[in-house]
Amino acid sequence: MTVLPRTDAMTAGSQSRPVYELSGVAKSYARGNLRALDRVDLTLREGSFSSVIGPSGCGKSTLLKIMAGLIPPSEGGVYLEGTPVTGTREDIGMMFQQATLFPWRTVLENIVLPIEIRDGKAAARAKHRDALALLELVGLKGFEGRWPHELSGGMAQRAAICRMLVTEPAVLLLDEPFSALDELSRDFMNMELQRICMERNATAFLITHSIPEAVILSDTVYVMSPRPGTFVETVEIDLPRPRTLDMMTDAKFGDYVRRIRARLDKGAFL
Ligand SMILES: Nc1ncnc2c1ncn2[C@@H]1O[C@H](COP(=O)(O)OP(=O)(O)OP(=O)(O)O)[C@@H](O)[C@H]1O
Repeated sequence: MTVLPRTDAMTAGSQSRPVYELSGVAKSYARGNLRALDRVDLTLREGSFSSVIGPSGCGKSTLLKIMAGLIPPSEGGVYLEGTPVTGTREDIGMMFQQATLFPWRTVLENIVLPIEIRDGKAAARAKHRDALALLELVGLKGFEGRWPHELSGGMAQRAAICRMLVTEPAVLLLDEPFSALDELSRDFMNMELQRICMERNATAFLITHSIPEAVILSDTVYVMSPRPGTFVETVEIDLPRPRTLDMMTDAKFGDYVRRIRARLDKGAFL
């Protein structure tokens, strides 16, 4: 991943190249005879941060699983760096609500695990220096020899960020990564996530149930309606970067939150 500082002019990623593309993606589950997703078109540009927000059961996780190559779409195409996504790939990084670190491995050993699985123990050892740099990036310098049970929830999620980044993925798929944290830790980790994404010019896609979280982090927010899930509104967030928590009291921030809330009230929620 190229390290480029992102500037205000690049906030929406509008000038950068497309990294990830979905065209006409739909998903039907035979079980329950359910059309979970319908006609989803999406382009993620390099260095952009996008979020999808919608009510429970509208198809967000289904969309993310398709994007990660974990399940196939019933219709449509999914492309990363111009090549079809037909299964899991090492250039796709994922993070979930739980850090799921292995308790019998140290923090460092957890971080290099994807490399060990892919290329073996020697390759994983050769990555230790990179892993230590990642620990420094997320503010966990000195914690490499600790065990997962010695970490707080936020620290465990920081370690999970390192594990996601160690394979240098082209795109980061984030499924409510901080929703299990208390509100203060969650706000703090969101600002940390922004810093890390900006430092690495990461292309990120976040699932969230929180409108303020979507607005403060994103260049683009997609509002999803249920049954079948599809994007009913796309909101470009024109706030300067780096964003700060103080911005949440700005009138413009409030306008974005109200606009998304109104769209959800109008029919994205059942
Ligand atoms: N494997 C499956 N087989 C059948 N139906 C499924 C399957 N997975 C999901 N569904 C259905 O697809 C719809 C969308 O589910 P999905 O988990 O994608 O929603 P979501 O927006 O992520 O929900 P939440 O916000 O509650 O996590 C739901 O009606 C769900 O019951």
